[in-house]
Amino acid sequence: MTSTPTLYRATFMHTPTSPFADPHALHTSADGGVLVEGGLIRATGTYADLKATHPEVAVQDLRGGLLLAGFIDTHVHFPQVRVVGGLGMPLLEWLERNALPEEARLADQTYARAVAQEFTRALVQSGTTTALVFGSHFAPAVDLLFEEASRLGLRTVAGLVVGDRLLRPELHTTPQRAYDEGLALAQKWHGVGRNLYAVTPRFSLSASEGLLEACGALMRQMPDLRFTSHINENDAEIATVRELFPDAPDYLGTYEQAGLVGRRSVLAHNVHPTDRELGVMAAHDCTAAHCPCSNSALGSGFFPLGRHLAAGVHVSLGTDVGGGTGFSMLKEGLQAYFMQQLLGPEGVPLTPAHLLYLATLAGAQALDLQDQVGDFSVGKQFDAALVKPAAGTPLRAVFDHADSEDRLLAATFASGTSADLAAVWMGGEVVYSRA
Ligand SMILES: O=c1[nH]c(=O)c2nc[nH]c2[nH]1
Ligand SMILES: [Zn+2]
Repeated sequence: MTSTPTLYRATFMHTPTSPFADPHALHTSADGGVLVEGGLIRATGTYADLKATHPEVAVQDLRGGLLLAGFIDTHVHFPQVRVVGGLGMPLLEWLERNALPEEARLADQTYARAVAQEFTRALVQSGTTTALVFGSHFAPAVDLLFEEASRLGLRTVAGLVVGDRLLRPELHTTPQRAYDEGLALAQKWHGVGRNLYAVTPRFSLSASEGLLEACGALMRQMPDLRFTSHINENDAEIATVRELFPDAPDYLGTYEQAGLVGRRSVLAHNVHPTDRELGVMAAHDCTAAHCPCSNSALGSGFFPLGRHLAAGVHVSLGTDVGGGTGFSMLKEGLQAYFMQQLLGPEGVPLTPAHLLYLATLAGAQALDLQDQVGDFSVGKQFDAALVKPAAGTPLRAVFDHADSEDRLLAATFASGTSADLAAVWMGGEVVYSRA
């Protein structure tokens, strides 16, 4: 890591607070400066002020672009890079025909390494600097994922995916094996470099009570671990879970009774929650990871964002590759906006500030990493993405003629793609630079 201080001169925007609670959450600096040293943000302000107080410091001129905090994807599947685009099927059919056959291929470590490289590169090239990743059902493949992520410096929260029924037999494990392999991986990777470990039962449909208890035992053994799974995504899935767990009050209850719902739990989807579930999620301060592209592609339904917010449930954003349609958190934000618009009076009107927050700080909060990443506050890591559309592109035309900085952010979410990113930094180091 370079410890020489650098002053980045840029138009920058970030959300140090939530726009759902604070109308002034979006901070914008038109000709701003971000002073970075040792990978950390030391000061922010206007470029002129920072240059005056630090005249000796090297300047990197990023003008002509829009510097954003690195994106935080809180739900994405490592083994599913190659099966994006399995359209036209609801969840359970999509799993059987599209996702699980591919997940079985990761038993082969040469195959798994190639997929891990494709996956980590795709995240970085999309401006994602932190990700909560559904790993593989195979421990060696999870090892490879952490290796490849470490090579790039990606902040990765991931774990062994476990299930012991209703998948393909080669993907099934046992409670004891899930515990042993999970513990070994967590001991090897949790807190090492930028990696953290997440206990990851696939979903209650594919997990016996014993398996969920083994997950709970692992969380008690290492209380600092994160927890993630799926919940309330699809009507047929929910009905099956109710049949499999007749004594649980609802879907969330299956995780709750194993001690898996807490501050560091992230549950993906939650498209069809009950009021009881929302109340419990709020009480435990856990997170619903909203995956609007996946919900649209699989026809899972409209995420009730208004009900989550009214109940006090924290919400973040996930691409859910490969149920989702790609790695872009810009596209994910736009789809979240579309779906709330289409809900009419029940929808929550989302502004570009909300989208930026959902794509950045909300994810940091979900992972309990808000002291380290998520915005450009002093003391945080310099994880950042520079949106700088190339000459001749339509977004470049908007950037060149925008009458306000807000317009840049709105246009970035409305039509920006990963190709519009010129550079990505993690911990102050450039990890991606457009050719
Ligand atoms: O969107 C989803 N993708 C998956 O891979 C999966 N597994 C269980 N439930 C799931 N939902
Ligand atoms: Zn998923």
